[in-house]
Amino acid sequence: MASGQWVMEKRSSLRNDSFSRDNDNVPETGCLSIIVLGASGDLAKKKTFPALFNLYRQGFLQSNEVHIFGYARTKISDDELRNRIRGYLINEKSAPGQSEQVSEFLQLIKYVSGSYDTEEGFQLLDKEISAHESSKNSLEGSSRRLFYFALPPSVYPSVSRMIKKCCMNRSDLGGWTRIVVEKPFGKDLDSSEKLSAQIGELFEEPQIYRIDHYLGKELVQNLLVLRFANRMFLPLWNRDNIDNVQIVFREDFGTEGRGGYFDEYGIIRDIIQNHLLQVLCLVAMEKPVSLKPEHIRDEKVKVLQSVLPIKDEEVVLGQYDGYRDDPTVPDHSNTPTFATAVLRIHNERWEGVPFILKAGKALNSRKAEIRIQFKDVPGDIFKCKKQGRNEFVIRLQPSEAMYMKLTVKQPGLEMSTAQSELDLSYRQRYQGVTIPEAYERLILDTIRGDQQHFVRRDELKAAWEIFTPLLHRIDDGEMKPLPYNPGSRGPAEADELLSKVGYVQTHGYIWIPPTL
Ligand SMILES: NC(=O)C1=CN([C@@H]2O[C@H](COP(=O)(O)OP(=O)(O)OC[C@H]3O[C@@H](n4cnc5c(N)ncnc54)[C@H](OP(=O)(O)O)[C@@H]3O)[C@@H](O)[C@H]2O)C=CC1
Ligand SMILES: O=C1O[C@H](COP(=O)(O)O)[C@@H](O)[C@H](O)[C@H]1O
Repeated sequence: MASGQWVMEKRSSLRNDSFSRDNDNVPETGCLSIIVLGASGDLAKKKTFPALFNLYRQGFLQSNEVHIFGYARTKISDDELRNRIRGYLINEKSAPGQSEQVSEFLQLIKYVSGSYDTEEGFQLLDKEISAHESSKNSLEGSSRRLFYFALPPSVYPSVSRMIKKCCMNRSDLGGWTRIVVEKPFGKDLDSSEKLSAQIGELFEEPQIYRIDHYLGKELVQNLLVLRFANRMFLPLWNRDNIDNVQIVFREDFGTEGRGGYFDEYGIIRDIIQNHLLQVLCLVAMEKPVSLKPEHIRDEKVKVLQSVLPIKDEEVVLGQYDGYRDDPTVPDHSNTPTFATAVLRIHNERWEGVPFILKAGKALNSRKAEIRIQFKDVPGDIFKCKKQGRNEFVIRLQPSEAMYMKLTVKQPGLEMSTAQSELDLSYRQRYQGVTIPEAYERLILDTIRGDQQHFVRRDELKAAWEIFTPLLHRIDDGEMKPLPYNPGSRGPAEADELLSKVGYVQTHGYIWIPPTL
């Protein structure tokens, strides 16, 4: 058997082994309706429907039990919606025969048009869902209804009310109603708490899945395994050995037509307060009692609650030149498109270790990575400092990899040292394995009832508590972004801050990519 095949088979069983048992998830069998609210929008066609298709293609959604409903205001027919989606499900790289699967999948989709704040549309939606459930002879109460909010948060409260009033699963025979909500979940602590309270009055916490798609990325999910299933990391993962941690997000394109949306939020709300902070939690948290979602989320909350207030002098903001040329962005916008912020965790493990969160748009490269830099070797007899410090890098994207930069003897007759690496490049090590899209995994989790990779209400609150004071100072114009050239590294002040808090850049390290 080829190595690729072996790994493919292992992947599905591994998932069951590691997560289901500890989660007490009971497989459910009732008829499943997935309702994509905001079906005509960007997120739905680029992420939600393709993720559903991939689940269908791999057999996780069975045509004899699932039906998908698109709901939005736009008045279009079932076929018009299907045609809008089709192009996002298939491309020149798709496997032969995929076009047939796409057609079969599209036949599972029905479209219902209606507004987001009146009962009429939701009553119609309920009628369609119920008709599907009856056609499958589903016992009333055993059927499952998953509502995916691919919508602007401004309509979350009214849509939640309408679902509660018109579309709930009737009784409790093992069936359920769940909602999946996207970020941005509020703009600051108050607005987020208000939204949480509005939705919390209608749905119980186990019914609410707050999605952060970074939690669905392969290497983010690997963090827990990496940290707690490897003996060698246990004694190293602390302030005694680690000098600083960077969590970095860079994009090499600007806001590209999303300027209007982006300007209201900025890079801190768009990326740092959610995606990067979630990653920080997984890097910094203590070992959970078990893999039960609540145990993991309890530990994440403790980390967030231990973060000290961010100091203005440990923040650098930037805005790329040309950002305000977008007609939907105000001429005098103060919104940062780049930010570096140093977070300090006040606990026994991390006191004194800066966690540098850095995110920017329109930069010179596209990547997301975690870079853990170790302290200098005490009493260094090799003058290693000239070579650079040990670094453990986990590259989330592109080309998933983790590598440990370390000092070795330069091969040859001379006794000299050089920087090299222990390298786990996924593309090479796991040939033939397709890494699932984050949304694919997370939607499957919502169907399975596994909330481990979703943000709990208290977690969200703690995350907003960290950033709200800084965000308010930016909103009030008390802190200004520095200009930077698109295609650059961002403001030079950000790199200065990095070295000020302790990061030591490695010079002269050359990586020679292994050949496949
Ligand atoms: N398996 C694999 O795929 C492997 C790949 N490599 C590749 O080798 C190359 C070198 O690796 P590595 O040394 O880890 O990474 P880089 O050379 O990309 O960056 C090293 C660090 O230096 C920072 N940096 C870069 N320029 C400056 C500057 N002017 N001032 C301050 N800081 C700066 C980077 O910050 P910032 O985050 O802002 O970019 C990063 O933290 C990379 O392209 C890497 O992807 C190496 C090993 C294995
Ligand atoms: O949530 C968001 O994420 C994307 C980046 O996602 P990625 O999976 O491609 O890293 C970002 O472009 C967008 O601005 C933001 O809203």
